[in-house]
Amino acid sequence: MQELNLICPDDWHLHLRDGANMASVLPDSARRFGRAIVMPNLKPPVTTVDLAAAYRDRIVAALEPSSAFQPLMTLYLTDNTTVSEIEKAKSSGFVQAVKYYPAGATTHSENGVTDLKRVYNVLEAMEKMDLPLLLHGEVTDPDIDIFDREAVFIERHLLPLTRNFPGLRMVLEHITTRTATQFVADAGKQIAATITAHHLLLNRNALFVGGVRPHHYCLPILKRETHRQALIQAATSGNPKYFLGTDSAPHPRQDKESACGCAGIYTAHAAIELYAEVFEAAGALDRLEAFASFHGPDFYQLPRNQGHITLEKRSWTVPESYPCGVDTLIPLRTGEELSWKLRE
Ligand SMILES: NC(=O)N[C@@H](CC(=O)O)C(=O)O
Ligand SMILES: [Zn+2]
Ligand SMILES: [Zn+2]
Repeated sequence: MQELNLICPDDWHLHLRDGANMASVLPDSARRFGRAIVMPNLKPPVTTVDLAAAYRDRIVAALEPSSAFQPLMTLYLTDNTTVSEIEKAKSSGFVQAVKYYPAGATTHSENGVTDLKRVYNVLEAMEKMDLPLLLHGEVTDPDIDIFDREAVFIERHLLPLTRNFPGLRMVLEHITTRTATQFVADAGKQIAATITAHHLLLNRNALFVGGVRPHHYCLPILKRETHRQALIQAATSGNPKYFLGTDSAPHPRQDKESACGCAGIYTAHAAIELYAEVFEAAGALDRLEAFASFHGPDFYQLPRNQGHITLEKRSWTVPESYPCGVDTLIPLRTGEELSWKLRE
């Protein structure tokens, strides 16, 4: 049987939610990953170091006692974030980054930044203190076509940001276009990007196979095949600017199967297995470990993990659904076969 032994990977973009839903989904990530950058878009959002500390305590309390999984926390940037909160974050030791959501861009982003100019003093402090900025990189302008929102964000906002804050480390999260891969490749080494498994596996046709497919709806929205090919090329290139971030985003089933369904795809149940499938198909399995386990910690200036995980080439069937608190959620590849399996 074919086996793949990897230094324990990390997930640099993860939604764990809270309460009973968090308790349901957390084991999926904790079994596969050493650490995860935990997104702060709770309701209400995690805007302060005290809120992040309390959220971290709730995550740790929900872990199996034997688990070594470490949640790395983020602060949700708002128009009202203060420089002193940034100082507190930097000295906390457990807040690793600050997350920018354009107001209204995605799930629970209503408290996001209305105009980047309003937070320039905060970005200046982050640049000085070397605290990374994570970006949901889409404009919200309703005049801009949904498929162009990432490219327009890069042009209108990210280019000026890199000019105005040349020392600020930034991660363009969940990139979806050739424009983004090219921007990141051409930028300085302070700019990196995460790539999800679902954007590597699916193009926009997956939204409409035989009818509308709400469980394939996420933001940024799936793009056309040429963009998916560019993402595969970037992820498997060996370039340390690209690393694993699942953006696994659980929503209860009825919130997805709705007249106005939520954005987000659940992949934590098979995250590293899905990436292995992509890398194998690209003939680049030997580059999976660097993408999943080395590039992220190197960018975040954290030590690489010491432990290992093993993946076996062995087919298994993804359950139709998983529990999510009192509800259920539908995972990516529901009821379908996967070819790699984590050895537990
Ligand atoms: N990616 C998504 O489609 N949804 C995320 C938010 C986000 O990362 O934009 C969520 O929190 O559900
Ligand atoms: Zn996002
Ligand atoms: Zn996300």
